[in-house]
Amino acid sequence: LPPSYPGELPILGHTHLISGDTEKIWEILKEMSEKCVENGGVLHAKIGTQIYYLVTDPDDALTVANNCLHKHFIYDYVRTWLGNGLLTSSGEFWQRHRKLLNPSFTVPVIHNFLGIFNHMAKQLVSELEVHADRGPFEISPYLRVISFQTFSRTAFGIADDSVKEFAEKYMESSDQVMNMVVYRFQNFLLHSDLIFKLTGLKKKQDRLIKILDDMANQVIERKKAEMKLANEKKANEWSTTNTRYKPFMSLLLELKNDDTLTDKEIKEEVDTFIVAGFDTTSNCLTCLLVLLGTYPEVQEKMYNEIIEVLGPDRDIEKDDIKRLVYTEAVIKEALRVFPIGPALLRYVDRDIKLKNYTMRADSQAVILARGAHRSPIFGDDVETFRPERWLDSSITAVGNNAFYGFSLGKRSCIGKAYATVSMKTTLSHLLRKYKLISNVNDMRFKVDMVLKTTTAPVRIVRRK
Ligand code: HEM
Repeated sequence: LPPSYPGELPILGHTHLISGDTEKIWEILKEMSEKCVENGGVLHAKIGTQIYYLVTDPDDALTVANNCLHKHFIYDYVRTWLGNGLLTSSGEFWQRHRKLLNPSFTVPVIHNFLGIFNHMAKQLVSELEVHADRGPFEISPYLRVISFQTFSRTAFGIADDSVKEFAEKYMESSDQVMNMVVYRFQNFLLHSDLIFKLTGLKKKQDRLIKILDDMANQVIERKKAEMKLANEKKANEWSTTNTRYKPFMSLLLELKNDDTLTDKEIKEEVDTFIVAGFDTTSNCLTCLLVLLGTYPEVQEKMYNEIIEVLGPDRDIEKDDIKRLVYTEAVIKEALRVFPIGPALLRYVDRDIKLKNYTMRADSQAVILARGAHRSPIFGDDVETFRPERWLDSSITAVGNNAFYGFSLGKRSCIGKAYATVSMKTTLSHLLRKYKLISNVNDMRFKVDMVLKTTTAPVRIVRRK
């Protein structure tokens, strides 16, 4: 075994270290990342009888990402909701679905959403107007709602006023489920299905999941009815921009015509996209904006690039995306500093050799993204937010293999292009309109499966 993480107790192992609320998880993940890097990149911890390999060494992390394709049991806690969607499934089932879904996430497909991305970004800019030239405010709730509404449109093709109400109900219930998942993991006794049931928490979770299921099923029924009426044009055309696009759900329903996915599978995949996509994107943007407000020289450089590529007020088009090179480096650097998926949990189903250790079968592996991102290969300024590092080919040559912002290997993020294009669009509109002022030290976090800000104040000032 690699060295033990400090603080191991007889019988309990390290269980006591993870208990508490979900804000504490971020603190412990930071500490674990630091200790792991200091100790050469691999440590072990024990939660109950289970061994956890904590990995930050870039080579070993890649070995885990490429070889451990089964998820940790925490994902079973949401199986009644997300079923065998991409995030939760494993083995051949996952492999088949990933292959089927990959074509729906390619850059050309995502480009079809640009009309929506531009429209939603402009809506955000106008919603933020009330805070312009005033005091600090929490920007995250605005980003969350916009991100969710964007998802409703791109995933379901719903663009009417019902989205806002739908968004609020769905976000509230999914937030609570995610919080319960982490809370359950933190409280070792609740790992037992029986105790989870006896405490009444299962009932609460089932109630929340039923709300989410009912909503998703209603949407599917509506979509199917639209398609049945051969009203494809109405279903797939978004009236405000006249942009033709197919929402994910239509793409999946079309797959179904070839008898490839059942209704239940479609529901689980669409729920999975929403859960995996909207909070990650909005929290990534929140962190990025606070970082920009803290580092004005980075903000100015990015602003200048956007003006150079797009001019003062033009919408972003597909050829612009790849020209926003510095903006892309900023997104990557923000994710390096604040990895939204801070702990990637995998089940080790067989003995797997790392550089200096062998992970035993039937154990768990955790890639600590924050630690991998502070690996010495990034140089001696790992604590500094410096997007320029991603423009330096000597760093990117090795750095890309240590960058877990979207994970690496076969189970890396399927939505990376979606997230990148949508964030570039939002940023291009926002930065041309407002200057941001903030301090990264004012941010507070929790980890409800993904890293979320609990406090992220910014000030916005209208650009003249
Ligand atoms: C900034 C935004 C995003 C970040 C930082 C992010 C990050 C990640 C990470 C780190 C993973 C690996 C999770 C693990 O191994 O446990 C992942 C997986 C995944 N992401 Fe994303 N993601 C983002 C946006 C999206 C979007 C927009 C979508 C959907 C449209 C999406 C869908 C997924 C799915 C379905 C998986 C599971 C893939 C599989 O196991 O085959 N993500 N994402």
